[in-house]
Amino acid sequence: MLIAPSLLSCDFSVMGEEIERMDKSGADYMHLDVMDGHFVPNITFGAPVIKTVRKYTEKPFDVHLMISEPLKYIEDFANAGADIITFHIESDSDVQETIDKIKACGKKPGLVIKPNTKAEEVFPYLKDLFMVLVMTVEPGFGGQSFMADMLPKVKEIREEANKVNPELLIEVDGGIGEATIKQAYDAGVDVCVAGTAVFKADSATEAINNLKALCK
Ligand SMILES: O=C(CO)[C@H](O)[C@H](O)COP(=O)(O)O
Ligand SMILES: [Fe+2]
Repeated sequence: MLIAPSLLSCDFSVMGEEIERMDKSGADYMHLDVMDGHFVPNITFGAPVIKTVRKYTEKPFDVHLMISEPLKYIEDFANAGADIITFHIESDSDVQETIDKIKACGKKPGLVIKPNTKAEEVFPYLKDLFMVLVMTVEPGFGGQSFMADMLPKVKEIREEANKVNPELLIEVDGGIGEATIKQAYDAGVDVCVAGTAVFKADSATEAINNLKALCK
């Protein structure tokens, strides 16, 4: 299981150092939540901030766009140093065009579905994707409770991807911690985002090790 700490729960006054701390703690990806106050009812940060903190690690930047019109901003996030760019299928940009744009920028495309969106909505795009992100909370805020009823979607997507794109990674985001990660692992998840569980722990290294150890 790969662990992607969500910087949403970090101390933003020292965001670069927080990334360094996650790097040293064994994080696999840095998960960066971009919110525009329109697609979701919260505002975080954009491409300029991501560019500023890019130098603090060589680990991949997993950028989760919770914004309207993601297509307009793909180049900005690519230039800022994103490696994986995930955007919501529920947003108002053309899905195929946005995937193609991410690839044209030399980055890895990911498609995200909110809790009310069915797994089959992503099927037409699976062959072109690096990752599907299944939200296990309503997007917008950290610290919410894990929705275990989203896990059947992971199984459905895994089954379909096995036919067309066996390399596809499935990520879940929201409410992952020691009490929930095993269920995600059993459902076939490859990458878990964890904000609160990693940043609020006394030791991020221990938190990440414990989460990984539960996946067997
Ligand atoms: O995308 C997100 C919220 O929309 C965050 O990545 C997610 O909520 C992580 O936080 P936590 O692990 O505390 O639930
Ligand atoms: Fe996220």
